Amino acid sequence: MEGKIEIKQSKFRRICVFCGSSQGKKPSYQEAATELGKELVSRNIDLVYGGGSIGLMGLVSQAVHSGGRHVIGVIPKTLMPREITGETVGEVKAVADMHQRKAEMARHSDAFIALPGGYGTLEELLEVITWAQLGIHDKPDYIPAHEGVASKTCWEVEQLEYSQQCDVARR
Ligand SMILES: C/C(=C\CNc1ncnc2c1ncn2[C@@H]1O[C@H](COP(=O)(O)O)[C@@H](O)[C@H]1O)CO
Repeated sequence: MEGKIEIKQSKFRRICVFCGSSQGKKPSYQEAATELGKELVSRNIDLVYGGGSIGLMGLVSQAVHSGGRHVIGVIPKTLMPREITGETVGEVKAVADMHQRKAEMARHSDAFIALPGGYGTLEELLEVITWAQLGIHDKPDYIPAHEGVASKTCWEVEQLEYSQQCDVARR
């Protein structure tokens, strides 16, 4: 119907996104970060992330915040000078250390998505996968393909809702 806005519904209320604290080597990574943020907005999903204003983290959080969804950034006090160099958006939760950061990010989220990143992203992702293996949580986690990630992100998020294949912890 003309003038009617389509709202895609999701079973997830809040998704934690792990991604790089740098912009990455390919422009497609930055495009994917912004596109994922917009996709979350279109599905009325709030964001949980590492709280920084830099790199892909900053781009995802800006896209979600600009789209009017809630953003929770969880960051250790000691990392603030390093990972917050500009404006943060949404709610910033200061925590004592990295362990508390990861626990809080997991506690506030219904699912996890990892975009391109470095060792930190990999560490965060592997931790939630291993927690799932151990039965500490049963929240799905998913890694969109790195190549072509920008064009595929919409489809990938949709798959996350329907397909167990996308739950890497159970592959
Ligand atoms: C220090 C501890 C564990 C090992 N390291 C990390 N654990 C969790 N998160 C981390 C770790 N190192 C960096 N990070 C964060 O990941 C984000 C992305 O970093 P990337 O390297 O650019 O991918 C960033 O916010 C880092 O702070 C104790 O448990």
